[in-house]
Amino acid sequence: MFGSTRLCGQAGQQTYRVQSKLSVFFTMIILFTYLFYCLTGYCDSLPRPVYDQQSSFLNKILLNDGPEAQHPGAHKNASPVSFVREQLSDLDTVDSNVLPAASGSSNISIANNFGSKKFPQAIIIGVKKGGTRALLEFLRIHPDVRAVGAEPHFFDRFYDKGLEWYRNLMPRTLEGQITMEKTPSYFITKEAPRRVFSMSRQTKLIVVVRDPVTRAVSDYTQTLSKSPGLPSFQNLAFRNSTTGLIDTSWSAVRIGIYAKHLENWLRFFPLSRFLFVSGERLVSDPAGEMGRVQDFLGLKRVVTDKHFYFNQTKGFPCLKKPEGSSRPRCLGKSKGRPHPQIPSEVLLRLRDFYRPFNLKFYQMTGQDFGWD
Ligand SMILES: Nc1ncnc2c1ncn2[C@@H]1O[C@H](COP(=O)(O)OS(=O)(=O)O)[C@@H](OP(=O)(O)O)[C@H]1O
Repeated sequence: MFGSTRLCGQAGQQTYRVQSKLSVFFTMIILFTYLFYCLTGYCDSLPRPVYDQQSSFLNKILLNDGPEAQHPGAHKNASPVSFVREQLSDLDTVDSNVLPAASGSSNISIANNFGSKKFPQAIIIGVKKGGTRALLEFLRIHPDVRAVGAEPHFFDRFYDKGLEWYRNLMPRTLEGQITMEKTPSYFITKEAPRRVFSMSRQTKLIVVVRDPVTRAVSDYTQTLSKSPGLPSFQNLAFRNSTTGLIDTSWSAVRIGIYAKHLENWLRFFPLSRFLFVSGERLVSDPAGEMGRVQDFLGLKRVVTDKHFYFNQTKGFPCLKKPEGSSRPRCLGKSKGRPHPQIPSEVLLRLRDFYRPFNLKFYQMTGQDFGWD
């Protein structure tokens, strides 16, 4: 009996050894299979770090031709829901009160896997409140333009994420298509010219400029809409209201000194690499201005006057309804807000302040924008 108990014990130990060998064997098989899957790229479907998920979330919107975030960098701090709201707040159908979000553009509006992600060959670098959103949305009608909907803010805020991060934000393009993005703050960012240059010295740079006085009021109007308790425009514009000394440290004023910012860019790029679009003409003659832009980008003139109509309610040109859609498209409520009344002497003083800078800018660009 004692002998049979010993035999049973030995058999049990052997079974245990076989079991543990088998479990090691299966673990190895699982590990190798996992390694094999990773090497063949299937690991991409595994959960990613949070930031990556946000950027692919961002990409999904962008590939769906969603409009920009009003607060650049909002994707970093805001909740996904508020982020989407921000993204959608820019482009709406004035006539139907419905946000078409992705449906708007005649670009391929579904995320697809055709083509490849490239660095932008052309960037709308400025200026804030110049009409940059309108320009980008008008360009996106063109079948050879694929653009990021939101403002990536790579060359000013997220440069440390690296170029691959930036490229990943881009929509896929096919041969012959141009990749674009717009981030108006690049124009006033000191480091941006060098950074864009080191990505590609061939990058085409588009600057939408607008009368700096109206631009400053537009900028102020936007801030006021978010902070109703803001001091008056004149309180912020003057360092000393008695002497009329302008406060150039106020960004709404500083951004409008175009000559100064352009100087910084011209250290890296020749003038031929720039196109200066008139924000005023983008409203009064969108087709004419779009003709210049398409020529500059080496595109066929596809976007023409038949794409636009003037929306009386909005007071701006809007896009006629694309084929297959029942709605015409205007930019959203955040564009074309009524500006507050600013005392005329304040505006005159500001106009005097900008005059020499404007003249310098006309000289540098060889274009008279007629702001005086
Ligand atoms: N077609 C069309 N529809 C609506 N708005 C138009 C259009 N074309 C130009 N604009 C002008 O664009 C101004 C906003 O400029 P941005 O898009 O560059 O603003 S932002 O910097 O991206 O916030 C915006 O400024 P505000 O009128 O002060 O809101 C408009 O004047």
